[in-house]
Amino acid sequence: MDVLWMIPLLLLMIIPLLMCTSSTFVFYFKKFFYVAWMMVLALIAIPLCILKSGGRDIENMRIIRFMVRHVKYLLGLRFEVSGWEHLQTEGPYVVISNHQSSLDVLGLMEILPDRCTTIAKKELVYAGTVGLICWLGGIVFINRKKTSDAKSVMADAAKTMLDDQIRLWVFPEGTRNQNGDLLPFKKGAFHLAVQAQVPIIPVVFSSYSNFYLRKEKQFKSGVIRLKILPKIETKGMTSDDVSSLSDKSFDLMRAAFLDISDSITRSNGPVRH
Ligand SMILES: CCCCCCCCCCCCCCCC(=O)SCCNC(=O)CCNC(=O)[C@H](O)C(C)(C)COP(=O)(O)OP(=O)(O)OC[C@H]1O[C@@H](n2cnc3c(N)ncnc32)[C@H](O)[C@@H]1OP(=O)(O)O
Ligand SMILES: CCCCCCCC/C=C\CCCCCCCC(=O)OC[C@@H](O)COP(=O)(O)O
Repeated sequence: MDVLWMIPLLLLMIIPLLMCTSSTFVFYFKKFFYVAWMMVLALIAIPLCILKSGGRDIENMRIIRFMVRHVKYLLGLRFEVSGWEHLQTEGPYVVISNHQSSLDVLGLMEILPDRCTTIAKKELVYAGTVGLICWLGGIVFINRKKTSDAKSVMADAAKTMLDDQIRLWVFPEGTRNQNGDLLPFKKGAFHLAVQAQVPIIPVVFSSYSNFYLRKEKQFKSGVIRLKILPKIETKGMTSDDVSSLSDKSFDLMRAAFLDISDSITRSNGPVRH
């Protein structure tokens, strides 16, 4: 029994020591802590959401947003947001942003407008308590391997957006990417906006390469710039305009990404390609 009590005590001494001496330990510790803490937060949020809304409801995103807001401090991250005024748009719209890591959830919750949920890969629904909280928050799950299924889910989503006055956040790169640039955009987000005839609001996260390096196993403290760009109207557009709309959005976001990342990385070495 006495020995058992010593274990947490020993851990309390060893963990800070390792945190000070090994950046690889910090990397794994922060990653593990992030996932574990989000799981715990989701576990707490589940009954709150069920009590408030009785089940799957976009209003649950308010609870989820509130619960996640402090996590940045625990990981030593800070957000610098610009362009808040562009989110002051009435009614439904599609938010599009670049996608570097699951850490993007922190930035998303930093600026998530009311009545806004996201589109996510269907595998996320199996992620334990996080999966359940995503479902309760009204997240729209798509099967990326079956384009026809994904298209029909998104066509339904376009209708729901208008019927229920909902905003949707889509990651048009379609996967996580940390190559120091944006991946070519998939078309779903743009079809969605055109079908619903709602504006697109592009949001850009600066490169994480000044604090989070997967290959080098580094996860330092850092600043993330979040730039909200002016909305792009889609009124009157048809599916024929989707490609040019996607290209235009890509060019605007890429320029903003290089701009805000450059001003961070200039003092921390170049963006990695
Ligand atoms: C309290 C504790 C909290 C805990 C914590 C909570 C966390 C709470 C936040 C969670 C946050 C999660 C974040 C998850 C983030 C991800 O899961 S990212 C991955 C999932 N998301 C996406 O993939 C979205 C982007 N992908 C797309 O939009 C893709 O277009 C689709 C719909 C999947 C289709 O993919 P695809 O077939 O590979 O790609 P694509 O080349 O775009 O399309 C092929 C053809 O179909 C056409 N097409 C595409 N879409 C359509 C459409 N909708 N209609 C008609 N035609 C279409 C295209 O135009 C194209 O035709 P052509 O132009 O070549 O003739
Ligand atoms: C039963 C246990 C399963 C454990 C799974 C752990 C789940 C993660 C838990 C906590 C992290 C909180 C944030 C969750 C939301 C992150 C969603 C995300 O970033 O999904 C990746 C997806 O965008 C693209 O996937 P790929 O890059 O194509 O792959």
